[in-house]
Amino acid sequence: MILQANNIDFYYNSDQKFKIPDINLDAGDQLLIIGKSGSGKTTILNILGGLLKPKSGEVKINGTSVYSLSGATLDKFRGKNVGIIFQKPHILSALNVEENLKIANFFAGESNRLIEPLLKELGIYEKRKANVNTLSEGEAQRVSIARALVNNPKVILADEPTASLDDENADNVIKLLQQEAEKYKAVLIIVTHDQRVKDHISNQILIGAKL
Ligand SMILES: Nc1ncnc2c1ncn2[C@@H]1O[C@H](COP(=O)(O)OP(=O)(O)OP(=O)(O)O)[C@@H](O)[C@H]1O
Repeated sequence: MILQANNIDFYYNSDQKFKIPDINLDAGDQLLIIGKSGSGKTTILNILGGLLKPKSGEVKINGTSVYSLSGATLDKFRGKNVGIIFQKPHILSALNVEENLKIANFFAGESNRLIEPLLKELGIYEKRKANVNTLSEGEAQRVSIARALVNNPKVILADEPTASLDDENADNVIKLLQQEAEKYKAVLIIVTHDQRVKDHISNQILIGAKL
């Protein structure tokens, strides 16, 4: 199993507890987590991705109990093993496209070998020297995807990746994520309230019920 999350409990305030189902996924598995706005989708993604420690339960990635790590060790583990595509593209505007990918490699102690193939696969190779402020929203989204994948992570997590995209681009982004996850044999989890994504991934869980 590449990703195991079992018996997870979490709350910000004890009167609002999240009900988080067990999630156990093998290399190449894909999962859609669907839920309304405010149901806790981003919260779950952060817990699975090593960004938010649950109150109880365990998250294991490739056999390592993520929250047994802390500080710089956890940061490095996350950088190497988890690729996160945030709702709003998290790319650094002071750096060009290629530099954004290089810095992600650098922090994970990885080589730059995937930069060129990823830029080509995602159709942004021509933009590699571009200032990220000059990119269209769809291009910026693809740079975010490239950055999430550049360390060849075991787990890819995408938070509402289609929220701001039109139908055609939404379709393309989901297909790209699936294609890349398959190619690199990573687990892919997409959280969304976007009904358009539902047809693409049959393995689905619905969240929202609060205890
Ligand atoms: N840091 C925090 N402190 C307290 N409450 C929080 C915090 N972050 C989120 N919440 C609350 O937890 C609930 C779930 O938030 P979360 O962002 O996980 O939902 P979501 O399903 O991703 O929503 P959306 O689809 O609108 O992004 C919301 O009621 C939110 O207000």
